[in-house]
Amino acid sequence: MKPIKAGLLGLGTVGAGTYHVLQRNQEEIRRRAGRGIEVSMVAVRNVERARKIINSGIVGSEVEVVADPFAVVNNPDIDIVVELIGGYDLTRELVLQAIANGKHVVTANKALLALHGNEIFEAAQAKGVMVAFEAAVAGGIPIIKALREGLSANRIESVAGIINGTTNFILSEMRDKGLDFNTVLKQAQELGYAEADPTFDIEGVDAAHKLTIMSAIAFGIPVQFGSAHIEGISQLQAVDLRYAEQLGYRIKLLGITRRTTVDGKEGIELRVHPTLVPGARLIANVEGAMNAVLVQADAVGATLYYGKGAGAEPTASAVIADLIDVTRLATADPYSRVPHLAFQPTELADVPILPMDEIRTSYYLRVTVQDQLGVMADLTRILADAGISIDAVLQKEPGEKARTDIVIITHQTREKYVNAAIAKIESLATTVGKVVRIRLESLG
Ligand SMILES: NC(=O)c1ccc[n+]([C@@H]2O[C@H](COP(=O)([O-])OP(=O)(O)OC[C@H]3O[C@@H](n4cnc5c(N)ncnc54)[C@H](O)[C@@H]3O)[C@@H](O)[C@H]2O)c1
Ligand SMILES: N[C@@H](CCO)C(=O)O
Ligand code: NA
Repeated sequence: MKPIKAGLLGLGTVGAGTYHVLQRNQEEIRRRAGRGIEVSMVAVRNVERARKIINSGIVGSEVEVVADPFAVVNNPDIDIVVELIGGYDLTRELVLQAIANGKHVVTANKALLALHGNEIFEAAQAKGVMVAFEAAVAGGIPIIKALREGLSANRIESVAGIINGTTNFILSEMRDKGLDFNTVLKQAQELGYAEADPTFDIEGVDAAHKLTIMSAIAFGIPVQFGSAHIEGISQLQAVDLRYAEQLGYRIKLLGITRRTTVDGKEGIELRVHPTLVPGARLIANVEGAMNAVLVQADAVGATLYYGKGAGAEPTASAVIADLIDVTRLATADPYSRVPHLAFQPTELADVPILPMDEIRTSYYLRVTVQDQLGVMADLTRILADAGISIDAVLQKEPGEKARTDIVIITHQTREKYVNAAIAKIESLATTVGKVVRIRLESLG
């Protein structure tokens, strides 16, 4: 059988990784896919640089390199378009055009799918082509495959994970080596982990893109990025990382999506924020650019997926697995293929994403106070009045200007009660500045 022809849009970190792994493992890949997978065309910004990358490969030079990505998308000889450019305006046009031309698409672009996934999957379904996106979530970890196929017998209850390598790398290096935020961010950029705009990583947006996609697949709902609650790590202070450790926790940037019932109505949590996790949990010990996703499902129980969430070859691993899937399934009837969002497109549910006020979780609260008699009593009274019970307290010795930190870990409560209690605590004459609030998940 003749090789299937792929056109790459982009030959950066992921594109070059994909090109090299496809070449290195071409014989294994052919044996798995049933036919060869050949890159015959590449579109890039810098054509000369791309030619060098291609000529350094073991086969090389027959690949056509162009600057116009539409030349790939509109080329009738290309069977599969592999979108590895990033961003969601140009790529939306390119992917929709590829679909309209009857081409299958493989993409690593979580931003594109979190924002325009519903439109893209609908167009692909109507045209009978596949859009595969394993590389878009947790890089090399086959989490899309696991959620969509491996766990398809289950009612999935929750998905929680470390799904941004850059921020996990920053938190780990700051804690272990005492390096400052900007030094570690620069390293993450040099290692190819960070997004083109690293504020997407730092502010939790990239994690929210990935979580939105997993939420849709786990619960059979449309992608709803606009309803996600998003907080990143830019406001985190080193002192809270230390206090958390003293209390037996680690702080991780987690993405959490979960089925919940509030006042008898079903809803779905969709949130990304720094989170205290008990130090003994496996996920608390996921370090560097590694990712981990914990899935709770009714039949199988808890399963944990761990691996490299970013970088050239780990991401290429997922891109190529999709290329192989598409090669195998291209001849199958579209209704017998795995649905894009795991559930048949006519079967998506309209369960609402819950507002953050309704979320139930535990909290770490740090209050800086003037060290006066009765301060602790005031705090505990405010929390008790709000119906919030206390799990642990850490009180430091008074430091500068007789100020001290009181750290309180609460039992589970609703976010709106905590918001009200924080407002009261901040209005006390003895409270200095703002209360630091970090959510806590026992993930048990
Ligand atoms: N880097 C990772 O570890 C990683 C992991 C998972 C997913 N992703 C996703 O993969 C995609 C690519 O990321 P990357 O890190 O490889 O980016 P990159 O910046 O290294 O590469 C982007 C490539 O796109 C090309 N490009 C940009 N604009 C173009 C245009 N207008 N026309 C033609 N070519 C153009 C560039 O020339 C370059 O070759 C993004 O969607 C990213 O979110 C990256
Ligand atoms: N910027 C992303 C790349 C992988 O999606 C990260 O750091 O996880
Ligand atoms: Na993946």
